[in-house]
Formats: sequence, structure tokens, C-alpha cells
Amino acid sequence: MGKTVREAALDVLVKIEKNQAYSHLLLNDTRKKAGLDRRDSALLTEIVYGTIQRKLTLDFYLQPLIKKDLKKLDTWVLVLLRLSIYQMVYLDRVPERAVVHEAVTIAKYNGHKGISGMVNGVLRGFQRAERPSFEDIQDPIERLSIETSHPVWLLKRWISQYGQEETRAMCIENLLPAPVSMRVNQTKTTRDDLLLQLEKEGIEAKPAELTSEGIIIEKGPVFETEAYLQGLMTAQDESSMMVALALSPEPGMDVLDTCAAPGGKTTHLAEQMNNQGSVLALDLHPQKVKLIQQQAKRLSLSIIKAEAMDARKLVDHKELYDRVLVDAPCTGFGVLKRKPDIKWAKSERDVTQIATIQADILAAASTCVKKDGLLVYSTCTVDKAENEETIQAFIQNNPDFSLDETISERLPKHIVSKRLNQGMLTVLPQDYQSDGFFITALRRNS
Ligand SMILES: C[S@@+](CC[C@H](N)C(=O)[O-])C[C@H]1O[C@@H](n2cnc3c(N)ncnc32)[C@H](O)[C@@H]1O
Repeated sequence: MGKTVREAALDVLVKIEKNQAYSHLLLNDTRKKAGLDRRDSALLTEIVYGTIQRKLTLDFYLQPLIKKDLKKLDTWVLVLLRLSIYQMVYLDRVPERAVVHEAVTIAKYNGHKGISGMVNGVLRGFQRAERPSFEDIQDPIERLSIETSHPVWLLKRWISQYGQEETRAMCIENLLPAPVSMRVNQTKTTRDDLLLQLEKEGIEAKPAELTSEGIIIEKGPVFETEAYLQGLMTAQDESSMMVALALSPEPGMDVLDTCAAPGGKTTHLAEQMNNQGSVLALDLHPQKVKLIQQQAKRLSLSIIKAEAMDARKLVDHKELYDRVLVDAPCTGFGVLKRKPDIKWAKSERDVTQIATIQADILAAASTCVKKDGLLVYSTCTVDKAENEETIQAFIQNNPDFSLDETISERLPKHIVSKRLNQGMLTVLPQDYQSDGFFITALRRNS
């Protein structure tokens, strides 16, 4: 017999807790192996992401009901309690009785009678007891940390960079579901025509607010539609769509995308060029290069050539490209809605380490830009050490580049007036419910 949704959720969460494995890869794997239907698949994702997303709050609820330090519990028992409490607090459609019953059954199967008795006692105790109040936590940062489940060190960084109010708004936004947004392949169709076709295929969708190429999927299995299979659209977050707008490649140009997999922005660049010119897409990992090739094929974009290469070693491409994109590897603190495990997997040391890699990639990529050409640097993090500070250091060391203030003409007006600061754009998740992103353009002086 296959695993139930909750057993599968327990397996995935224990692996993540023990190995810091990435949730989306494990989830994909588990969905396939367990043979779950669409509804159960959605419930599995919701339980796994929700439990990771709310970890500190769930532990805050659990601690008074457990006599010892939570860390002393077996990992699987702690995770089982967390995922059960998550369902009881946040999922209205699951009856509490069923949650307790299934948790006790899993505990019996995995452990001994004592453990199933303890799980039963804790969950029934939780049903009966009044929930502890966040108001009782004296320290304001700790309170925000527990209430919104973000690590204290990260909150301290954000508060020093954005202030209390923006940080609180960001934390609250991070707990909400991420919208499903798609980018229209403008070499094949228009946004209006695509919306009509999707309606015919039973998908509820509407035009996106931020960009003219975006649509938001409200309901329906969009990846199974003919429209998707025919390459009329690509899944992409709306903030991420602005990167190609900032780079604005024209048909016939030579373009280099240095950190390209899985190809979301590469394909956008080729679409903007109406599939005329050339786009060289590089990525460090050979297995990821295949993903770029698959997307280029699905979207019928023949000008893309994808290769495995470490962008820090770009030495033979001197001043060859009109446009160069560095969509740098980063901590991902702008995408916590989609990848909540990042909150727990990354540390302050990772920020420093990745900033060094970003600076090295940027320096190597810059040598490839033609005179008067454009270099765009973007990340999906909101940490200034990976963004503004990287760019400021680059400009100091490279006086032949300057911030391109005309970026404001290429980006949506409302976001420019709100968030563009000295040629550098930071979109926060609470602005448009899209990902937190940083985008800036540098011009090589002629
Ligand atoms: C933010 S992701 C890129 C997302 C991609 N631009 C898109 O829109 O689909 C960063 C990518 O950089 C790649 N990467 C990391 N270090 C690299 C390096 N030294 N050279 C080239 N690519 C690198 C990672 O494998 C990852 O795929």
C-alpha cells in the first residue's frame, strides 16, 4: 500500500530537518513515488511548506505541552507534532479529530506505545488548552520572530537595512501563498489572445498588474494546457520579468546570460529580440544547462545556445556583447514565500560567502561588455550586502562603468517611483505580492 499524504509529508519534513535538503526537489520526488492524485499532491505541498513556513510559531505552541526541551525529542516525533498542529491551526478544511487520529496511527507504526500515547496526549492537550499569546514575549524582535517564524539574525539584518515597519510587512507577506504568474511568449501570441485561449481551456486567469507581459493564474492546472505545451507562456514571477526589461536587448544583438539556468530570463531575452541575434546562456552546472535547452525548444527560440561554464572564468569573450546579464546566485531571501526552507538553511556566513562569488562573477562578466553596452545585475534577495554593496564596490573598482539612470524609462512607472533609488531597484515582497528582487543596470562608457 502507498503512503498516505501525512506519512509522505512526515518523510519529506524529516529529511529536510536532518539533511537541510531542498524541499522542492524532495517534494517532486515524493509526489512521483507516492503516486498522489492532484488533490493529495496539493495537500502534501501545503502541509510541507506550511509546516516549514511556520516552524517557530508551531514550536511556540508546542513547548508548553512538552515537559522537556523540544530539541530532545526524536526528530520524527517533533516533526509529526509540528505538522499536526499546523493542520489544526491553519487548515480549516481538515477536521481536528482526523488529524489527531492519523498522527497517533503514524506514531504507533513508527515508534512504541509510549510515543503514540504522548502524541495523543499532546495533541488533545493542544485542542483543550488556550494558545499562548505572542503579547507575552517581551523582546520585540523575538516576538516578531516567533509570530512570523523568521530567524532573529535575519530580522536584525532587515531592521537595520529597512526599518521596523518594512521588516514587519515583509515577514507577514512572506507567510502568504505565492501567486502563480506566467509570461506571455510575445513571439507567438498576445496577452489578450492567450487569456482567451486559457479561458477556453477552463483556466481562470487575469492580466498581471506590474508588467504588460504577465498574467496571473487564479485557478486550474495551467501546466497541462495546450497553451502551455505549445510554448505560448512561461512560468515566471513578475519581479523577475522586469530584469529583461532593464536589459532591453534588441533584435540582432549579441547577448550573454552568465547565470542562466533554468532559463526563465534567457528565454525572455530571446523573446524580446524576436528570436533574432544571439543569446549565449551559461550555467555552472551541466545538468541545469539541459533545462535551458528544453525551455528554448518548447518556446521555439532558436537563437539560444546553452553551455556549462563557470562565469568567473569568462576571459575569452572580451568586449563581445551588446548586453550582458548577471542574474547572480544569491541567498534567495526575496523568495521565502516560495522556498521557506531557505530561512532555516542559510546563515549570516552564507551572505558573506555568496557576496564574494557575486562580486567575482560580476567582475568577469563585465569584461565581456562592448563599449556603450549594458550590464544588468539582478538577484532574488533583499539583502543589501548582496545588492547595493556589491554594486558600489564594483563601480569603485571599475570606473569605466556607471549606473545607467535611463533604467527608469524601461521599468513600470509605479514601481520606479516607489522603489528606484539612484539607479538601483529593490522590489519588496509586500509591494506587489511578487518576489523580492534587486535590479540595476550599468553602462560601459564609450
Ligand atoms: C538565480 S539562478 C539563475 C536563474 C535564471 N537566470 C533564470 O531566470 O531562470 C543562479 C544560477 O547561477 C548558477 N551559478 C552559480 N554559480 C555560477 C557560476 N560561477 N557561473 C555560472 N553560473 C553559476 C546556478 O547554478 C543558478 O542556476
